[in-house]
Amino acid sequence: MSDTEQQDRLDKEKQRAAAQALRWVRDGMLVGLGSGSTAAYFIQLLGQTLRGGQLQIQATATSLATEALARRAGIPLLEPRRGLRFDLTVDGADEIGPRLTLIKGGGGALLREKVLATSSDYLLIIADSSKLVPQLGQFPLPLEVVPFALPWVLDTVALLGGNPKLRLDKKKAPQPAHSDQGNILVDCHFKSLPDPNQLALQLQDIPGIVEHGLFLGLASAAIVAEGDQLLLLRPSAEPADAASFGELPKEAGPTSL
Ligand SMILES: O=C[C@H](O)[C@H](O)[C@H](O)COP(=O)(O)O
Repeated sequence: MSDTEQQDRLDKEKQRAAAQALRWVRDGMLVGLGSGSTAAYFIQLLGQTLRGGQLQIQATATSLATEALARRAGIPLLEPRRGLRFDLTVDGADEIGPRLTLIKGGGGALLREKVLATSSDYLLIIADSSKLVPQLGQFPLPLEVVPFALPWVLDTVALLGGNPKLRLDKKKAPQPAHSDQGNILVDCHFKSLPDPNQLALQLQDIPGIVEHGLFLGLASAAIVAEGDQLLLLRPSAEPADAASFGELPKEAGPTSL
């Protein structure tokens, strides 16, 4: 299979996972909108559904790019405010490991994504089949770092074996890439992460790291498209056929606000 054919196949899988996620959205929900190409398919489909008048929701975006996309799609947006909780957040992932441990932040949106993930009653991950891995760590782990602290963060992460590299701005290379908050993005090449919980604790202890891309114990479920098959993954269950799991489980129903 050529690279283009492979890319087309993965794009179709992203679209199928995104379309399935639409079935989780209920009228009146407050929805967190993830970032990245898979979340973008979901946002476009959600916009179409809202325009069709089938349901009404309000949403908050996890990045400036997602905010712009949501506006174009006609999705009503809420600014952050105290007391705001989301019934559902739908987001992509860079790696999905055992028990729905995740690496996120390949697009640099890890901080806002984690804020919404932890402010949501239900985090639904949507992904193509390339994201499923037996162990996290092949994908470089993103960090968002306060610019002043950068040299010391790089030294400390190198001691942990992270082989940290500054992410470069795609449009202004060799300038470093900045997050939506104006912080620096660093990618850590651990290669494998046998104990993500331990690493998360170590990273949280380093002054200047605003956030890391390990999402542990946050995802409620993941829809992964693999060819024609849709898998529904839960933190403690074997993969199941997602076609029969379109309903939002009762235990994760909408919050009364
Ligand atoms: O910062 C970006 C996010 O964590 C994305 O959800 C992640 O990179 C997956 O993106 P994509 O759906 O484009 O593979």
